[in-house]
Order: sequence, then C-alpha cells, then structure tokens
Amino acid sequence: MTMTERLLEATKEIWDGYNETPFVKGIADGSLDHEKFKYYMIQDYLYLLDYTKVFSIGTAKAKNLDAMRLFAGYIHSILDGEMDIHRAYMMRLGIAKEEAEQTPVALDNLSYTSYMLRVAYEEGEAEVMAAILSCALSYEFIAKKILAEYPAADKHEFYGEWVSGYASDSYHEDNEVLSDLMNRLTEDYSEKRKQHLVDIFTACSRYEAAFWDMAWEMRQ
Ligand SMILES: Cc1ncc(CN)c(N)n1
Repeated sequence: MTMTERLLEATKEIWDGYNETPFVKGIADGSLDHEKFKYYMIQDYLYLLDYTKVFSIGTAKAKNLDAMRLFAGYIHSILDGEMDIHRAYMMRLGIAKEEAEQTPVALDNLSYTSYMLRVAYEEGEAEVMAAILSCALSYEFIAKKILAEYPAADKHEFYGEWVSGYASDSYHEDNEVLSDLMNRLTEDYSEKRKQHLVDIFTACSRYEAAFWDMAWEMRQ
C-alpha cells in the first residue's frame, strides 16, 4: 500500500461524511443559498492565501530540486489557477477583493490554517505534504462524488463552475503529482514516522469537515 493509499484508508469514515453535509448537498443539488456560498467563498479565499504559504514553507524545506519545484509550482497553481474560480464567483456575487481581504477570518478557518502552518514551520517536507494533501485531494473526491450522484451538476448555472473546476482533469493531474511525491518521500520511512503522517492527515481531514459545517452555519 502506498503512503497516500494508507492516508485515505485511515480517514475513509471522515471523508464519507463530506458529501453528507448540508453545505455540500446544497452545491450538489443546486439548492444552496447564495448568501451561504458568498460567506464560504470569502472564507475560502482567505484560507487559500494561508494555504499557499504552507507551500512556500515546503519550498524552503525541500531537500531536492524535484520537491522544491513541485512546492514552488503549486504556489502559482493556487494563486493563478484555483483562485480564478474564486475570483469569478466573487465577481458574480459582487465581492471586491478588498472586501474579502478585510473580512475577519472565522475561528475554524484560522484554526485549520494555523495548524498547517505550525506543521510546516516545525516539521519536514513529507509532514508538510501530509498537511496539504487532505485539502487537495478531498475536493476532487467531493466533486467527483457529486457528479456520480448528479451527473448534470457541472452544468448548473451557478454551482456548475465549482463542481467542474474540482472534477477537472487538470486538478486531478496536479493531485497525482502531489500524491506521487508523498509516496516517494516516504519510501524509507519508519512505521512511527508513517503513523505521524497519518495523524497529521487525519487532523486536516477533520478540519475539512469542520470547514463545511462552519460554512453552513456561517460561523464567525
Ligand atoms: C478549505 C478548503 N479545502 C480544500 C480546498 C481545495 N484546494 C479548498 N479550496 N478549501
């Protein structure tokens, strides 16, 4: 079993819950209140700024050029790729960049990014990768599960862009690169170090679940 497979196996129950949350169900069937989505978009925009910093620290911690290039490349993918989805929705929802950037970060969001940044500052490149992977892979999992249940969800006039972005081939290819690096970095890892990676990945998977609940309740 690869390291990535082990991480996914350990968190299966948590991941199975994502598509059962009212927020994700609302994206899937198109019934989600736009006000809730607006709240989520702003919080996620702020989240991605800190998430990108985790890759920046990963770049500094990388022990070889391949890993360094991957972490560094992802900074661009997030800021100028994934965040295009956010910018497009922000335009449709009438949210100015300044408004988003001045919005206070909700506590669950702050707790999640603070944890990832702590792992990044204190630990090594594979641990940084364990903190990143849940975020990267879970959205592909969620979007593809939505499409399996609602095959036209990617055509929905409002939520379609979100679903198609995270179910896209390019998002999947980026995720494959991350998973491959994780598997390579941990080939010679001891059982103790592997279990530590599982613990980090599990914490982040729980934070992902909390983020969906936070968005549904529009918590501050
Ligand atoms: C909270 C969260 N988790 C994951 C993703 C997908 N990269 C995201 N945009 N936001």
